[in-house]
Order: sequence, then structure tokens, then C-alpha cells
Amino acid sequence: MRIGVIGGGAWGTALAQVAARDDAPVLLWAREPDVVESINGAHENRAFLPGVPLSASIRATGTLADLAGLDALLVVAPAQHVRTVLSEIAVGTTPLVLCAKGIEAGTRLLVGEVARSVAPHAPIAVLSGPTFAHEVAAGKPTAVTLACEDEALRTRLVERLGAPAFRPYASADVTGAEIGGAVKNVLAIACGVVEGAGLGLNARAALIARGFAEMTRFGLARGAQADTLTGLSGLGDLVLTCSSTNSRNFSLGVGLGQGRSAAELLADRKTVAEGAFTAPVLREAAAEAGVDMPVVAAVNALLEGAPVADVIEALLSRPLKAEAV
Ligand SMILES: NC(=O)c1ccc[n+]([C@@H]2O[C@H](COP(=O)([O-])OP(=O)(O)OC[C@H]3O[C@@H](n4cnc5c(N)ncnc54)[C@H](O)[C@@H]3O)[C@@H](O)[C@H]2O)c1
Ligand SMILES: O=P(O)(O)OC[C@H](O)CO
Repeated sequence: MRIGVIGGGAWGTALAQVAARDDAPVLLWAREPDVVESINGAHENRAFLPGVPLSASIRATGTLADLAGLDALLVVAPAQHVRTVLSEIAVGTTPLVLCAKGIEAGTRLLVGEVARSVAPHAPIAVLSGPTFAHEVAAGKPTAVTLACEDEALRTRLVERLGAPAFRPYASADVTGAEIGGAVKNVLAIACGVVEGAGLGLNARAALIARGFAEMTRFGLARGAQADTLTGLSGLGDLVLTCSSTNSRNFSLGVGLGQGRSAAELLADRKTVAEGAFTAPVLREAAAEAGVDMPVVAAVNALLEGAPVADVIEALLSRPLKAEAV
């Protein structure tokens, strides 16, 4: 299976490295000419994954059309740009493996739904889970959910991408795999705020648990299976992203919790904190589905400039209620 990767950020590069196991050729499209040059010339992505020696079998291109005709494409552009990049390539019936985590602004579509609308004849799969790119690229043990409704394709992808230190767990629940990754980014911002505001570890654990209840309510309303939400792409990724400043979303939250503004924190940013883009559209999608998501609402308030103390007080003064989802 000849693999192409759309997106030369940290995650696209790390996944190219996974796919290049045993010197298998991998073609990666990057938007930035310096990334193409750095990968082809120095076997390193100095801009987005510095310090990681890449396989010589990874070749980069700045021309999306070069990826046409490969056997599967890993789509690793940020969620808000997936529609544009897929519109610029003749996908046809080539399987698409969606690896971005988010919901498209305006349409409220999950990335897989965006892909279906742009490339209606392409089989869809989703790869998602607790995966810091630099750890995957360094060969540290990692497990992900690989979701695809087509059992034969799912098996081929698991076999092609799987390795002792990169373990894809198969699932047929594409929607569930996507919702975990999209929602956890917003909840990670909230956990970062707890850290930045010095609210303590009890508060962070409570936020992870109550945030997971929000993810579950929203996921079930959108057709996800409960098992997927408690798996790697849901709870697994929530725990990872809510625990470490290696997460861009958690770090953004730390800054907000320290009283800095979202505008200041997001200005001139080269890397993506998807939660900042997903938060407003998730709030809309939750309202549309009739799902209560108070932590998501709080993150939106902070991104819109509400004072940290006010937002925390509003959350803490909600009426006490039963714990059940
Ligand atoms: N980095 C990780 O550890 C990690 C892990 C799992 C999933 N992801 C997800 O992968 C996706 C990509 O993130 P990343 O970490 O690889 O990116 P990154 O933050 O390392 O780099 C930013 C990327 O955005 C691209 N970009 C910026 N503007 C663009 C535009 N107008 N059109 C197309 N592309 C544009 C850049 O070319 C670059 O590839 C995100 O959805 C992210 O949530 C990241
Ligand atoms: O750095 P973050 O917050 O985008 O998280 C990266 C991955 O999604 C973790 O699984």
C-alpha cells in the first residue's frame, strides 16, 4: 500500500515516519517550501519536528497533485483547512485516513464528514488517539484507534501502519473516533486554565471527569458508540492532553488561566491549537443537539475575553445535581 501524507506539520511528519517503516516509500505534501527542502535535503522537518532524523524513504513535495494515484492518503492538515486541501487533489476512490482533530467552522461537520462532502467516492477511515507527535517519531510505544466501516480496508490499514511500538486498535465507529479527538482539545484548554490559575490537582481531576461526561453526552447525541468514547480516541486522548504542557491546547489554557488574552496567545502562532477553533463551533453543535456542555461554554467565555475569576465562579455556582451522564 503506497502511502501519501497531506500535511507537513509535526503529526503529518511523525505519521510519515511510521508509514516509512522498512524503507517503504512515502510521499508527503507540505505547504511550506522550506519544509519540503528540509525533508528532502536534510531528512529532518526543522520547522515542525526539529531534531528527529527522518527515514530517507520519505520524499516531500509542494505539489498536491503529485499524491494522486497512491493507494491511501493520510489527511493531516489542520481541521479548518481539510476542505481546501482535499479540493485541490483528484481523490477519486483513494481511501482517506483522517488524522486531524476538530469540527469545521460554519458547517459544524466533523473532518470525516467534510471529506465525504468533498470526495464522495473515497472510503473514509479515522486515525485518532493519545499521540504526541515527537513521542511517535521517537518510536515510543503508542496506541491509537483506527476506525473504518469497511472491514477489509480497516484490516489492510491496521496491517500497513501497525508496528510493535505503534498499535492501531480497530473500530467501525468513525464518528465516535472523531468526536473524542475534537472535544478533548477544548477540554484540554480548560484543564490548562486550572493549572494556570493554580486551582489544584483535585480540580483538574474533576474537570477531566465532568468534561468526559460532556464528551459522552455530545458523542451519544451525534451517534458515537459509548465504547469508542471510553477508548483510546476518547478518554485516552483526554487524559493525555489534559496532563501535560507538551499539549498546545493545555498550554494555551495555562496562559488563559494566568490572565493572558487569547488574542495575545494565538498571535503569530506557527503551530496549531485546534481547541481554540473547535470551541465556538462545538458550542453551536451542542446547542443544536440540545446537549449541555458547561465546561465548553466556560472555555468559549475565556477565549472571548471573560475574566478567569468570573468564569470559575460561574462554573462553581452551578446547581448541584446527580452525577450520571
Ligand atoms: N502534533 C501532534 O502531536 C498531533 C497529534 C495528533 C493529532 N494532531 C492533529 O493533526 C493536525 C495537524 O497538526 P500538526 O500538529 O501536524 O500541525 P503543526 O502545528 O505541527 O503545524 C501546523 C500545520 O498547519 C499547516 N497549515 C497552516 N495553514 C494552513 C493552510 N492555510 N492550509 C493548509 N495547511 C495549513 C502547516 O502547513 C502545518 O503543517 C491537527 O488537527 C492536530 O490536532 C496533532
Ligand atoms: O498538542 P495538542 O494539544 O494538539 O495535542 C496533540 C495530540 O492531539 C495529542 O493526542
